[in-house]
Amino acid sequence: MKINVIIIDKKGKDQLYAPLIEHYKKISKPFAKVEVIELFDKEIAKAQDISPEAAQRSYSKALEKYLGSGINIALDPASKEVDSFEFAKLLKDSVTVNFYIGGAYGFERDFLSKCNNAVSFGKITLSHKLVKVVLMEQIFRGLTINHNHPYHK
Ligand SMILES: C[S@@+](CC[C@H](N)C(=O)[O-])C[C@H]1O[C@@H](n2cnc3c(N)ncnc32)[C@H](O)[C@@H]1O
Repeated sequence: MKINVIIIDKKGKDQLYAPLIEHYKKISKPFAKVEVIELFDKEIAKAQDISPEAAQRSYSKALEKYLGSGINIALDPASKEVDSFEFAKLLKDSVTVNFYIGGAYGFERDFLSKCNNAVSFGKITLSHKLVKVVLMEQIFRGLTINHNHPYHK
């Protein structure tokens, strides 16, 4: 199984979160190959200086090329809240799952409508970097639930 975490963020390993990301990638390996894909370019930087709408459009443009294969799930605070067991079900029976984390201005409605699903980790707004860490832990938790591994107990 392949799981892609696709995020609007500058490339590069930050000291704070990178060790945790690597940790969850490593412990998930027996169940799935988890890859993090960071997307950021001059167009996004410029659009963020213009308006929230322009920023969202630039995120959609960068992210849409990944929608073609697999199941696509956006992380969106305003969408349906799921518990870890519901989240685990999203990973079941799929060869490829793509998760999307937006930039500072969130997603366009149009991008959300092109995804198979959109889920929330609660009503609070988390930074995209923190969402990435929480998502990595929930992916590992979900995989252990689906494989009846004791971690999730
Ligand atoms: C700084 S937040 C964007 C905030 C923006 N106002 C919005 O409503 O989406 C950046 C990204 O982190 C993710 N995110 C933040 N909080 C979240 C939550 N509680 N549940 C799910 N995703 C969240 C989303 O992918 C969001 O696009």
